[in-house]
Amino acid sequence: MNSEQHSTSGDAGTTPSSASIHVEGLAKEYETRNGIERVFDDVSFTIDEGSFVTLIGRSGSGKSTLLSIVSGIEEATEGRVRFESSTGDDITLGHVFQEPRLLPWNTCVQNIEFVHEDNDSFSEELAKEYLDLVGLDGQYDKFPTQLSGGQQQRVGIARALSIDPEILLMDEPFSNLDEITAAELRKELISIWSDLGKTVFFVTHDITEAVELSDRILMLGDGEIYSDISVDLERPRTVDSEEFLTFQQHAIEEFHAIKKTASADAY
Ligand SMILES: Nc1ncnc2c1ncn2[C@@H]1O[C@H](COP(=O)(O)OP(=O)(O)OP(=O)(O)O)[C@@H](O)[C@H]1O
Repeated sequence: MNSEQHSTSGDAGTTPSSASIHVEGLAKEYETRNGIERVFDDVSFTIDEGSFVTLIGRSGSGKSTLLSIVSGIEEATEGRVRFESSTGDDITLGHVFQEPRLLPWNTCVQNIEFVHEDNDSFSEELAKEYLDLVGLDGQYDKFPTQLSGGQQQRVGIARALSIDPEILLMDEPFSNLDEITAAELRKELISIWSDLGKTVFFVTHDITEAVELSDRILMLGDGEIYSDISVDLERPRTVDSEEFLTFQQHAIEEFHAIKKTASADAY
């Protein structure tokens, strides 16, 4: 795995490459002043190549911790994460965070070029193509302070895609945006995902967002994945259609089902 591998494609996003994720028996403990805190005990799931899977759970259930372990930023206490790709090459992971984490002294283009500093074949033109892909054509030379929150997050997505990752890891990327901007970005993300065929593993606490975006929703709580539901709704999805609202109600009931378990006192 190499999260800083560079794109060798000639055009933005034209390489159809993705990978599957295999999470096997993960447990995570932190040492705190009050002793050992066990965030989760036994988390296992597989995410198919090219699919869009969302992880939801209450605040503190361990969503970001799990994503950090998948990305290799944090180590698991037990268990392991494997990736498999039909291309058989090293796997590249792209990250999109809650905050876009742009360098304020760099323009949009320079923020993308920055992650390709050691790659002579990555050009300014290619950086612009990735900005075009996320709807930022003509904004190339603006600095982050000259962009709206939604535009900054678009640069973050363009930067993640520019390394041509097989897997895109997204940690609540739209939670700081106003709802209209977030809705626009969700639609664009689905369009990009359909075009590029990347595997997306997306963290949110928003059930509507999860139903709109995902093929599958994993629910994390009480130290494990307590529900794994397939979202059998046709795309494109309309969030106020009857079938969407019916499915969303089903997902909400499933989400709250954890309350009925004996050991759910902590939530
Ligand atoms: N570095 C750390 N040291 C100690 N405890 C930690 C650390 N990182 C996370 N935790 C604890 O692990 C638990 C899960 O945190 P995490 O941020 O993964 O939850 P989350 O589901 O993403 O929450 P939120 O939705 O609020 O972002 C929390 O109780 C948190 O305090």
